Amino acid sequence: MTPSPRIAVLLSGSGSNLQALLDQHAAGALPATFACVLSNRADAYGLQRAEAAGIPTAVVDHRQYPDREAFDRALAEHLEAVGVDLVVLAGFMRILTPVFVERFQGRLLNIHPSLLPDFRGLHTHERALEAGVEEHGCTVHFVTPELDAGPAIVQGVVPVHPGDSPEALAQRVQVQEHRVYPLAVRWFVSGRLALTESGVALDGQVLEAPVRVDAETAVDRL
Ligand SMILES: Nc1nc2c(c(=O)[nH]1)N[C@@H](CN(C=O)c1ccc(C(=O)N[C@@H](CCC(=O)O)C(=O)O)cc1)CN2
Ligand SMILES: NCC(=O)N[C@@H]1O[C@H](COP(=O)([O-])[O-])[C@@H](O)[C@H]1O
Repeated sequence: MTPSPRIAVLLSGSGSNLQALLDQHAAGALPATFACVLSNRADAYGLQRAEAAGIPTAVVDHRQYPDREAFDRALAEHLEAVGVDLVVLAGFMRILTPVFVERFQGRLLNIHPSLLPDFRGLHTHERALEAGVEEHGCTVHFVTPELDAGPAIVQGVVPVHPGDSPEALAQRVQVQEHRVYPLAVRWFVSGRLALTESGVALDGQVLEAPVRVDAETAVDRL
């Protein structure tokens, strides 16, 4: 019997995206095993969510290392020791070095709170409002050494409402994050999603553009 794919989640904060993955797994909609949850911050609430779900956790504090390379080596060594098939960045707030990314490229995902390539980096909701865009959202992408520039897999699209605050917009985007991240992870652990030399392939077809979903899309059927 083929062993269940093993997922590691890296996070730095609340872990609501981890919780969305755990909820899908509990509902039997995510055929994988959560091998560990790692954080660079001991106070990350996501660690408590993992512990409540019985998932092994560890803290690798970036401040305890002389440089990024040493920190990333410690992360990689932990992941290699645990043995993982997929690394999921879920609000992991450290830029990873090229050596780390190349070691896991093709099985390293991130969710970014904008419709990439728009608004790479931080403070995306404020910037989207300042730019006056009519739609915004989130993107799940394969991670590459260049920040927030990896091949996009799926995007969750939301309308921007007149008078939106960054907080209101962030909340609307996160509802879609919690739908598209489990979708992308399910595709990967089911063997439907891969990063190829030609780009992102879903069910053997290279995507011309990321799959776009919105609040009305029945993602459980995709
Ligand atoms: N090599 C890559 N590393 C990471 C990527 C990526 O695409 N390539 N995605 C990010 C996630 N991310 C946005 O989605 C992001 C995370 C962190 C930062 C950042 O500026 N971090 C600062 C520290 C900030 C802090 O500690 O609060 C830093 O690392 O110096 C930007 C974007 C994950 N890594
Ligand atoms: N640039 C990375 C970044 O900003 N990622 C964002 O961090 C949040 C983590 O929330 P969570 O801890 O509740 O999952 C998410 O909104 C994710 O898009």
